[in-house]
Amino acid sequence: MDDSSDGGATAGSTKKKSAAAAAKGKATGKGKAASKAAPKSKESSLLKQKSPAEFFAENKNIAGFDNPGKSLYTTMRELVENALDSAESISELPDIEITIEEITKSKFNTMIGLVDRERVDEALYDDFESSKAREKRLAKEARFQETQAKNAALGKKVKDTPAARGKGRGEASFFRVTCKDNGRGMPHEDIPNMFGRVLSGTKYGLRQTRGKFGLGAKMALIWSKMSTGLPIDIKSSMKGQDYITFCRLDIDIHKNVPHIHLHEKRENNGHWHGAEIQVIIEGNWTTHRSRILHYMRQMAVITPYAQFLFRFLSDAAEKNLTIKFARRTDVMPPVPLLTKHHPSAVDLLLIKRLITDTTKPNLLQFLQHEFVNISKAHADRLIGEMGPDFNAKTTVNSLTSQQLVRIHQLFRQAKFDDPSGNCLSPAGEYNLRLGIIKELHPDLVATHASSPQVFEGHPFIVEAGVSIGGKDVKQGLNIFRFANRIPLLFEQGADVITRTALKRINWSIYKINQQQDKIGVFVSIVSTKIPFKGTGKEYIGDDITEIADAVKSALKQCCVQLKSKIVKKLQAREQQDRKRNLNKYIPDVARTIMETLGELADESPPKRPRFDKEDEELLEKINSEEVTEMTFRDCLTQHVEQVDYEMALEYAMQSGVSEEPREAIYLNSLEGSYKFVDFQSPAFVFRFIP
Ligand SMILES: Nc1ncnc2c1ncn2[C@@H]1O[C@H](COP(=O)(O)OP(=O)(O)OP(=O)(O)O)[C@@H](O)[C@H]1O
Repeated sequence: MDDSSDGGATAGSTKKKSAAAAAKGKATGKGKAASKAAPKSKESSLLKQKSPAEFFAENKNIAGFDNPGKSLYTTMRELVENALDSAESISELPDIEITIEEITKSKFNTMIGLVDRERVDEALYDDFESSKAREKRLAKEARFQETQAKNAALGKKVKDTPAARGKGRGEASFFRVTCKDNGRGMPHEDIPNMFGRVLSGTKYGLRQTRGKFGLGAKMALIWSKMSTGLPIDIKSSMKGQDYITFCRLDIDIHKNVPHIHLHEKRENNGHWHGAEIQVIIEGNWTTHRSRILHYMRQMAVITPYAQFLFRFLSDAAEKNLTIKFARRTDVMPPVPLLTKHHPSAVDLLLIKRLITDTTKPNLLQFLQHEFVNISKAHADRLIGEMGPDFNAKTTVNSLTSQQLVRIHQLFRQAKFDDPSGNCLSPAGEYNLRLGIIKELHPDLVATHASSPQVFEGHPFIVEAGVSIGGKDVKQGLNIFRFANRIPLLFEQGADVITRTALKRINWSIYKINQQQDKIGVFVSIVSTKIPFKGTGKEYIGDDITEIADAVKSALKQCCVQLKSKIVKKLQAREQQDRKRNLNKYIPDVARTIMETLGELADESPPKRPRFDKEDEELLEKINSEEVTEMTFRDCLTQHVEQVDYEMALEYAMQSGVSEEPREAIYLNSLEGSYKFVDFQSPAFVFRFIP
């Protein structure tokens, strides 16, 4: 249709065009002359529409599908996040299996019924290598291997062999990505739209969820359609259903509707509930392997109550990988609650939509029940303030556009209490701390959870953790970002958390060396609306003062806690150093005293006593060897001990008994087995066996 209107500027579109030209003429006041202008009328025929599916297919980078490697990563994370949302929505401890299976080109060709074909004209291909270039490359590889062998023999680090790269795009790699969960499952009838219609989902309400846009799963399908042409497979059953839905579909990009290949019910003998989604896409494991594994590791940190089984399967056995991220706790954060809009956060359109959807007939009830923080008395006062055209009994459907503007204006200017934030479900300091200890094994860790705060009428909570030292932690800042309990791995530089940690915290005043210490910075933000930049959910911009301030304050709180621990450690070390230094000088000092006193004792006794009685006695004892160099050594050692003990005592008195060393301990359960209970701390584990 678009094409025909492009080319055929005559019959069918003439009416439309002249109407448009007339409208334009009216608007600009140029009348007839303008409507005659040929180029303008041609311009209007260029008008086209695009379906949301087409738009996202053409701009897939804004949804995190920039290239094959990133698309593999994003597909996997979209499926995992849906799986977690689903299990948590029914308060089920998530049990999630993710498999990425590499499919060789010939296997892929067999799958789609394409016969493999040998290359005939080699020089036609982008990765063609002349014999001279091949010789050069092989020589280089041999040299590299020689160096590696030498390094290995010397016990030095051995690098991976660099992958031989063609100069062009090279051969595509295909992967089957499967994600299986034990969640809510999906209603049979809704599945085609959930996966085959862009911008459709169940998470548009005002609730803290990982998903929000109704886009992720569809983008995986669009990418599969673009790169392999294959449909998506969905298997799902809801709790108590005696059947499992099997659905295979792809998407009609132009119409933005599902194109169903199979949609049927099969028996559910095992009472299974959950979903299993499978999609075959082009990807790049080599470039995005570490990102995928990082994502899984960080997801395990922020979701210690979930169990993840991650598998990478390939025909090359040495590439195969199975990682189990075991459940570390059975304590799940509370299910986030659906909340209502805050009056300060609604616009005109939203007010109109709420009026269309409401079951409340009059203005008073509408205000009282469709918004948070408007009580009956408050609603009455607001209506009074709106003017004589409004009263409590005004039916909402009769409100004119002007009246809606009045309501909107009042909402913007009136004072409302902030939303309470009890609809949110933060990870919890316990889970955050547990995750940090489990992953980094730090020497010190401090955590802090902010009280709920507000940004544009949406409540948010910031939780932060700062750790010092640990395993596999590089020197400097190691930043871990989470939003609605999703790890954020890309666009680190522009993110509010990174910028705050790098620019707004003066680490040195907390006795933390930003360059040399191994610092772990963890920040998790939850909200009913995370202001992500873009639909790829990769970072939160640094332009929202409320969030930037809350992140800074939470990190500072952690630093304050750490400072007191660091100062204590430093004092203890200084004390040890002082004692060691004093002890080091004892032999020299004892010898010198002994020599001096020995010389005095050797002198013939003077006629008049030079010393008092005590000193004379000492000299006598030196002469009789009752006091020796060893005596001085012993006395000095005892004195150093005594001074050290007194100082330690004084310090303990000053800091008070409550400041005595304390360690946080954690209660963990062992997955699947409840025969005993572990109390864990970084220093020890107590196991209770009933
Ligand atoms: N594993 C699953 N279990 C249950 N429901 C699912 C699952 N995967 C997807 N869904 C349903 O399909 C809908 C669409 O998913 P999709 O990933 O496209 O968007 P979303 O998760 O709502 O938002 P976003 O684009 O921000 O991820 C979801 O809202 C959810 O209702």
